[in-house]
Amino acid sequence: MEPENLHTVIRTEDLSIGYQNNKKLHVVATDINLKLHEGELVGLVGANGIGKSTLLRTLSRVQPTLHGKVYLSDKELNSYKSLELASQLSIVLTEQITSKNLLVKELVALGRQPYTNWVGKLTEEDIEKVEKAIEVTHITDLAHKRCYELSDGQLQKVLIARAIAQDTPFIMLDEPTTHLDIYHKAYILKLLKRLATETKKTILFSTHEIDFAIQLCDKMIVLNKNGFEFGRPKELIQCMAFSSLFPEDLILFDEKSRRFSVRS
Ligand SMILES: Nc1ncnc2c1ncn2[C@@H]1O[C@H](COP(=O)(O)OP(=O)(O)OP(=O)(O)O)[C@@H](O)[C@H]1O
Repeated sequence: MEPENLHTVIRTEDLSIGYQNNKKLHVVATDINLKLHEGELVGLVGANGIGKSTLLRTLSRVQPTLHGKVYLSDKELNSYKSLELASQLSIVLTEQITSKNLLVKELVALGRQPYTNWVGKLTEEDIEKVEKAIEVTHITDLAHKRCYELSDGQLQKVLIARAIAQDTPFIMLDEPTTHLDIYHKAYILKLLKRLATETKKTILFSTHEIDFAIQLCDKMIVLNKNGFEFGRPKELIQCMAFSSLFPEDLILFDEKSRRFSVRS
């Protein structure tokens, strides 16, 4: 049971996601009914090609819904003006950025765009938020490098810093830890957890790090061929949601250790 006073940040109603290309319809998933609350860290997992990025792109209005509705803070997502939307949600996608000539500090500062005036002048508060985002993502030593000089993992941390600087109530990240070493995977996920708890942000991220997500997330969305399961990790383990994620010929989910292991 959810405490009744928890604010619902994003809600979907009979949502269908997918693509319409040259009049051809490719439905990725249907009947998605979800409710995410303030302060929740939510992990989105599922096999390759199942629809994680498609769901994140749809929830952030990067691509249109096929059917159904998305509500952000009780207002329909489609009714937001761009700038207003950018002050409510931020998204870190996996695709390459176009502004690689920028200094790291400048790219992080772009997160403040929804709040700056038309000349883009940063206020003291903006500068403070940019510096704080740089500090908490451990990229202080990169701040004066150009983005094209960064490794994939470094760039990933910079893009996360930009989303933190944007300081929106809802943050979505598509595979934020892919290029990171195991220490920084754990560091970034714990940082997201802390952000959600301490600042009451709702953070939804897709990941293949199922073990880490089970340990850290308040809730998880498990996408599979038959639809999706949504709940607390403990509940999802009980209803065997992870065991049915992959064919069992190679890997098995062990409920006790809450991990996948290679079948011997
Ligand atoms: N632009 C597109 N047009 C048509 N189909 C697409 C497009 N982009 C992705 N798809 C298809 O939609 C389905 C879901 O893809 P999506 O990228 O959402 O999966 P994913 O769960 O994020 O996968 P991964 O774990 O491999 O990143 C796949 O079948 C994919 O081929």
